[in-house]
Amino acid sequence: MYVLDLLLEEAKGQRASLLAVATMGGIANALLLVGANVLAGAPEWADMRALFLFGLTMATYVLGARATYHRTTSLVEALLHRIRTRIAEKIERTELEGLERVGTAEIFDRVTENMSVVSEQGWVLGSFLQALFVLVFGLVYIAWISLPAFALIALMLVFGFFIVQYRFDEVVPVLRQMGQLRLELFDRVMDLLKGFKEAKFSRRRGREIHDDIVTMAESLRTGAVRTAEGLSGVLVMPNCVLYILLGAVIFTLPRYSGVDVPTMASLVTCTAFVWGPFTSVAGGLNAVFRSSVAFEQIRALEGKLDEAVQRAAVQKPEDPWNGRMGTLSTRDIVYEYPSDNGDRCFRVGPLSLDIEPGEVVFLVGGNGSGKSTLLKVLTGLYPRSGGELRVGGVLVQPENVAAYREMISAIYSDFHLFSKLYGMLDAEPEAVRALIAQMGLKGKTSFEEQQFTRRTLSTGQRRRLATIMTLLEDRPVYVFDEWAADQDPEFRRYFYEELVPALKGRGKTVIAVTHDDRYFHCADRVIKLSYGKVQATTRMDAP
Ligand SMILES: Nc1ncnc2c1ncn2[C@@H]1O[C@H](COP(=O)(O)OP(=O)(O)OP(=O)(O)O)[C@@H](O)[C@H]1O
Repeated sequence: MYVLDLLLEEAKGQRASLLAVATMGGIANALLLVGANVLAGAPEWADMRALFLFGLTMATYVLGARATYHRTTSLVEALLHRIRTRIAEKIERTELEGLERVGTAEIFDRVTENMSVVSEQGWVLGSFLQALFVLVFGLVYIAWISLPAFALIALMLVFGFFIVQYRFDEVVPVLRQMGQLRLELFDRVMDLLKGFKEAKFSRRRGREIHDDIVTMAESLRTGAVRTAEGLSGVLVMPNCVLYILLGAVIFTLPRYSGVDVPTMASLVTCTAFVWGPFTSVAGGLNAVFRSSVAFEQIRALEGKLDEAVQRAAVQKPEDPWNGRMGTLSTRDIVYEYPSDNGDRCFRVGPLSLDIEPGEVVFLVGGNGSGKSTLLKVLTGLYPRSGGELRVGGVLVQPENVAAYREMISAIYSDFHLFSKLYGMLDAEPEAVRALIAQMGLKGKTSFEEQQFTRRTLSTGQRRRLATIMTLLEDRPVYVFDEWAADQDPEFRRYFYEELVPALKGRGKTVIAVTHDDRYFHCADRVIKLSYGKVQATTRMDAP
């Protein structure tokens, strides 16, 4: 049972105390059983002292059982907390290419759905563990009363174990399959939400997305029913075992093993007594199965992230530039998207160019010519598959790529506007407000308590808001991917004729992807890409 192994492995330092409280609960329960049996056979012993001992044992049981539930829940939650933190750290240490390969759906589903499955089952696992110990000590007592009865019960339990194993093999693949289905459902729901407007213009499209969602929801429903069916066998098993045991104890033991009537009565009571924890163990198996699969999938995600982190692993981070930008040179630089099925993917390069500090370079070319891809390679987001990228003669490599990126402020076409000024939480509010006015956003948003009061602006306005962050960062290199594409004529002009020259005037390097041929004269150089290669380079300052 994967989840129990994992729990005990994670419990390490607390394993002994967890087992101690579970044992305490189990022994106290067995002692209650013994006491009840003995006192039922000898009512003259049922005095105040016996009552006191009975109460004391009961209190011990309550304490042991409660401590077991509490510790198990704490352990499960601590384990989940560690996993969440670990996943967040791994994501942070991964590079873009690795993260794109894992995909958003899997990370989102495992961190939310799978974690809540385990969290909800936490206390059931506690009850499962407690019942397991009660069962063990109850059986020890039965063995003490009658070995044949114990053998019979043990036989039934072994039989029950095989049923559970069989159900486990049956149910677990369905649970795994449901985990995969949820990822597909996530993608379809994203289609529904992100493509909401597009779907409004085509009832057929809307219907087809809806049909796909219904099909997946139906598969999830069927899977849930199949799982419940499989587990219902486990849930009714304790009753069947109880009746078989009672039948066997009543009909076979007196006849074949010479057990006397009082012992028979004790055995019947004991059998009924172990039935309670047995039912809890069987009921808890549901939690064990579900949590095991949930953990297995979380571990699979962690495995994928580990691989991605491994590829991005750096032994000793270095910063050879100390924030000072030199000439950016590429020699036969190549990047090819990783392929899932062996098919050749899009490739940029081989490409060689030198960009001087303070130079303004525009990257132009048709759709899909590789401009954005090249930007990601030039900014160290994608690892190059070949060639060299140097800054001031120093090779950019995994050890120093983080320091290299710290010299760049970028606004990609699919930029994200953070809810807070992360990375610049100490920014001067007055400076931010001045930039808000400079970007024509006064009255649209304001800056209070380290965040913009409104971010639900138009795409062009949001891009201007993102620009404020880059200006605050004040780094040597500015990268803009189609910044002006969604700006009005006034801000388009502002970008090319004021912002870019102002940055150049401050010695900043500007690399911008653009389609605005009207403003090509604002660059020092225009590089035209075609099929991932440089087709033409035009120096705008050439006579
Ligand atoms: N994550 C990815 N995996 C595989 N191929 C990709 C990926 N992203 C982009 N591509 C492919 O790389 C090629 C270049 O894309 P890129 O976005 O760099 O072009 P672009 O010149 O910026 O285009 P546009 O002007 O339309 O923005 C395209 O053919 C695209 O299909």
